[in-house]
Amino acid sequence: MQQKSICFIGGGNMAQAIILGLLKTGYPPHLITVCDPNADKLFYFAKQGVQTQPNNAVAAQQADVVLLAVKPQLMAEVCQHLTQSAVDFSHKLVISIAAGISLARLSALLPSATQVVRIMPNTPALVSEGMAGLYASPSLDIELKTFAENLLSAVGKTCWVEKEEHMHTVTAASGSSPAYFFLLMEAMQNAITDLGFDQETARLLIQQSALGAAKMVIENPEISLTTLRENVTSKGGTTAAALDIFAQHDLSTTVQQAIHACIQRSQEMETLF
Ligand SMILES: NC(=O)C1=CN([C@@H]2O[C@H](COP(=O)(O)OP(=O)(O)OC[C@H]3O[C@@H](n4cnc5c(N)ncnc54)[C@H](O)[C@@H]3O)[C@@H](O)[C@H]2O)C=CC1
Ligand SMILES: O=C(O)[C@@H]1CCC=N1
Repeated sequence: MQQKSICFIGGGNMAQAIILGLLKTGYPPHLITVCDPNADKLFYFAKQGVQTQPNNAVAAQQADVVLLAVKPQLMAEVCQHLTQSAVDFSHKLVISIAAGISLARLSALLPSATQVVRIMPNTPALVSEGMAGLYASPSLDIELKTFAENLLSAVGKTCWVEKEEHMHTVTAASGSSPAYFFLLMEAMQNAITDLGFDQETARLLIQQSALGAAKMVIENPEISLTTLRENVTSKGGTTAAALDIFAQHDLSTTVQQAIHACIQRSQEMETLF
């Protein structure tokens, strides 16, 4: 993979997952700079061998790639400071991982930026099992498009979306969804420990079953999710008893409503920040 100097503006949960995932692939730490007002975070990253810089503009000016990893609520303030500091983005790749911040908004906030990619990653990038949706305007330089794709492919799977509006759905399907799975596993762990199992054993039973189920899905693309579920559900057996409860509480509709709420919040954020 081509190696460029990358400046992460924001060293929080998502940036950390990407950076540590990249380091595991052998990406040179000296090519990564993290900017964050939190000194403890900079100290942590320095211990990982990457460069740190409290001043966003200084780091951004020196980097080939600027990856914006601050909360959407702060994006305008952060970008305005970069612009006011006369950072010239005209020969840089700008990547934003922020939910709900459109390309048009980014271009307005960074007028000198012409090569901008939106990426919706997720935190499993930390264990090289991330899923990232990417969107860029058709005018994006192919070399930079390839770099952005390779960067996230180093820490998981990637897919490009044709329309920017699809990034809302990507956010619901993969950006936020690790939390859906954690919630289900959390509820299962609580139920199992309530039955007298210790946390560690309950977690082992649940995490391995979740991993196994995911690998069954990945390694059997020709088998539908419905069939995979039915193959566990012996007629009149234990699984059917559990699935009946899920059906009584209309889990499918609840999941659909949760995904729609995620999309609506992403759309709302696009009007707010
Ligand atoms: N957490 C996740 O699973 C995902 C997050 N994202 C997006 O990533 C972005 C960051 O989210 P998280 O990492 O979860 O948030 P976070 O709160 O963990 O990290 C944000 C970081 O930005 C830093 N920061 C605040 N002001 C700053 C400034 N002026 N300059 C530089 N850094 C500054 C904070 O100190 C913090 O470390 C958001 O836009 C979010 O939408 C996207 C996909 C998944
Ligand atoms: O919850 C959020 O807004 C961010 C974006 C996707 C996952 N976390």
